[in-house]
Amino acid sequence: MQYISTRGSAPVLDFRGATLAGLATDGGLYLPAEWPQLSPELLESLATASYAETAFTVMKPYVQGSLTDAELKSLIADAYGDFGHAAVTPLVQLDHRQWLLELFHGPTLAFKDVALQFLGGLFGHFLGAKDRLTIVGATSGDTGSAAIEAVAGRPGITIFMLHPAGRVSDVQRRQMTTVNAPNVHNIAVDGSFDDCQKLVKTLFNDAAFRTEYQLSAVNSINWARLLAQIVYYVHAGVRLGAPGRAASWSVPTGNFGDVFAGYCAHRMGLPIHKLLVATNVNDILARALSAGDYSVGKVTPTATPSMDIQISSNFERLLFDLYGRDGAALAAAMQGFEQTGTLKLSDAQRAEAAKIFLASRVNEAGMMQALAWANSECGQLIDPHTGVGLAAARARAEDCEGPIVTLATAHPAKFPDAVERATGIRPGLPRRVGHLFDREERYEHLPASEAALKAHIRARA
Ligand SMILES: Cc1ncc(COP(=O)(O)O)c(C=O)c1O
Ligand SMILES: N[C@@H](CCOP(=O)(O)O)C(=O)O
Repeated sequence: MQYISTRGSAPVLDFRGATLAGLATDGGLYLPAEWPQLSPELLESLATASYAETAFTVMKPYVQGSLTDAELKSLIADAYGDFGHAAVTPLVQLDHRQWLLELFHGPTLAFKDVALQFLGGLFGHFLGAKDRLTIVGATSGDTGSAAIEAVAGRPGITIFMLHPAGRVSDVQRRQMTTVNAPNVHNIAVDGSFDDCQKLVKTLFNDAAFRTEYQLSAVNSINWARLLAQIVYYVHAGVRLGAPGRAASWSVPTGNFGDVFAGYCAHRMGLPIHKLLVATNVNDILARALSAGDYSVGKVTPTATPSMDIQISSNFERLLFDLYGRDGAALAAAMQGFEQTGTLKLSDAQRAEAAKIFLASRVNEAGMMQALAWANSECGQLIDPHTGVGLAAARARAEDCEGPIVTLATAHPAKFPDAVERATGIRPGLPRRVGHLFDREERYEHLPASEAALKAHIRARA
């Protein structure tokens, strides 16, 4: 399989190259040159498959030329062998139409583990004994801990993880900052998640710095992250009746990675009726898909901090298709967006996206009502991000066909204050997370400055 950049001028790479590169050298994101197809017969054959078997079937065509079957199977077994639920990503039925897909049974209690447990293994596999990699990542709370968990102590890798100071939950911050491994460096940045993400991209776009430090990415700009996330759509979709029946999916969205993985599953032939893009009040994606207005506003802090994002990096991957896979045209559009903070979708592009995407903006009251409903009517405690997805799923049920699956992206105990406000119940952390609040924290504070970040990395990498 070959991987091409959304901006058309970076070298075409194989899976290994795309994984280690993270961001393309022209500033674009890597995508497979074509979509491998899941035929109805192949989907039927997955009806009784384990999660690992589905993962192998979905991933195999994407890694060809870079991993043998035995290597892929072993990486999958290592990634998912230690999840807290035997089904890895279990489905839970809420009522006659609404379902939850629980993605938070990994080590850091968020859906990010599904991809990052796999990506950590890939880095270990692809790095030679003498290679070294400097991972620079940005997190609004969950990617950071999942990435740190996946690479802490791995030889040849140093990780620098940037989070917006004071804008992640205490549990999220402690899951990152109490990891005591010499290759882990946490940085609290004065600014928003968007500032952190922009800093990361700036470093990648400095060719000399990128080469000198062998930069790589754990954010969902890295294609391998999305590849691992396609698997749970296919695995759950088959359990809900594919290929004979299409489901709809409500996805709480920030960086557009999780829902883009659903789009990939759709492009591969999984029957999907609608992908519902559920945002909080930071609603650039809802505005873009509903009104064609992709324009950056000010970030408002909410009780769903992981989705307090304005510039959604993976939206560029969808734009690539909406621009007819014309990398030069998209590069020009993205340059304009970077300068003005605004990009308008044409009516034709909006209509094309609307064939599969719906969008819904959920405010704090709507999210809290969804948490209360899930608890009182279904006996389920859900986290606020999942609450945004569920609120959207219930509000737009009439626009969706088939079962509606909300992706449950985090364990409620990561956000105990909001859950308690909505339900009166304070969820406790599962025992396997350990005594987070007894451990010492280690992190440094930096301004949102490229020079300060580079100096910080130079002194430690
Ligand atoms: C708990 C949770 N839900 C939803 C999201 C949004 O996912 P994405 O950025 O892939 O759209 C995030 C962050 O990515 C998250 O941490
Ligand atoms: N919500 C995310 C933001 C980063 O998203 P990613 O999917 O690009 O890693 C987080 O929890 O950090």
